[in-house]
Amino acid sequence: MSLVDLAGQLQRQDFKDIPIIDLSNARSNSVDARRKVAIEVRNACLNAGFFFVQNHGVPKHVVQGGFDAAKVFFEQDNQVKESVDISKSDNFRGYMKLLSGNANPESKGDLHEAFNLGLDPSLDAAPRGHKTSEGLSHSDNLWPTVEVWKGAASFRQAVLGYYSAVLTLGQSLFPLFALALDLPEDFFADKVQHPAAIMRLLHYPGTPKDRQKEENPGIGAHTDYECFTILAQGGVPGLQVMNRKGDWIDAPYIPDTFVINIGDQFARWTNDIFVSTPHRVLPPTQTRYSIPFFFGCDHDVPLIPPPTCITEDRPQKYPVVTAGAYVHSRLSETYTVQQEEKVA
Ligand SMILES: O=C(O)CCC(=O)C(=O)O
Ligand SMILES: [Fe+2]
Repeated sequence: MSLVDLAGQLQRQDFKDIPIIDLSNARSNSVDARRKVAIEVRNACLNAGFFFVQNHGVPKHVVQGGFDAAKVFFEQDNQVKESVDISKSDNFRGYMKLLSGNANPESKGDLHEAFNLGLDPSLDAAPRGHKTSEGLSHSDNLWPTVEVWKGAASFRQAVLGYYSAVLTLGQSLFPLFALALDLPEDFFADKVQHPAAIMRLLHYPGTPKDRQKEENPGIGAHTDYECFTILAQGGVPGLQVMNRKGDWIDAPYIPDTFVINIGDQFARWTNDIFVSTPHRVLPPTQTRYSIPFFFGCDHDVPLIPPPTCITEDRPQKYPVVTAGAYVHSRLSETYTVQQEEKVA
């Protein structure tokens, strides 16, 4: 069956749970073994748009280091947090306080605080420079200094250690996505050298049930903007995924796994063969940490659907834009909504 026909079939089927995919064989020398993993990835990307990965190669202590760093950062007083406030960045980097974001524009503030960073110049062997006409581009991150916080250096080291390991995991998934799309395994290799990967440390304070309000979700229903998201849940579950009936399915906490979900950039790039599925987090009753890593391709890559994603019956749906311009416009929409709400 052709990829497009299979997509038609799987996109009509509902899902009740999220598949778990073992990535051990993604690193196998046997192409048949790699293909088997890619078939599981393909079924997940065409159906739920979500899957867990286990045996992903990111060491446990690196993940723990990321969560420990998040916990100590969010425990700091406002002076430390404000020293890296997002208002000091022209590129969505830095600290966002509680209720300052709305993943769903209908909400009145999401009940989480965040620290955002992008590909740090110190991790990029050949940085492509700062803002370009493509819109979103690379820039320095906002790091607290040791003058304001004596833990600043170890925070930075742990966060970058996590970022770098998850970046490598993200790059290693592209050959699987390529096989899943019936493309040569190296199809994406030259398109993910300087990825537009934004990572966020998220802290959802515990909120007793009787104080929860619908207009303040943990993170409101939304889809992600980039190719895919690699999410670590720090022990307390909370993520929910919408199935086709409109029911919310729990994405449980499964130790030593990441949740991967397709974002809008990949859906657009693949002519909606891959599905980008709405998800949310309700306010948890216990303190919750999570670390989403949004993996986009290089900013200057035009999102031209690969030939396997187009047929006579399924012509190209969207005009071609570059990846950077696309993500920048989506981020700007979200941020404009917030600014208008502040003024109102
Ligand atoms: O915290 C989570 O589990 C999900 C976060 C999320 O969906 C996002 O940041 O886009
Ligand atoms: Fe998300």
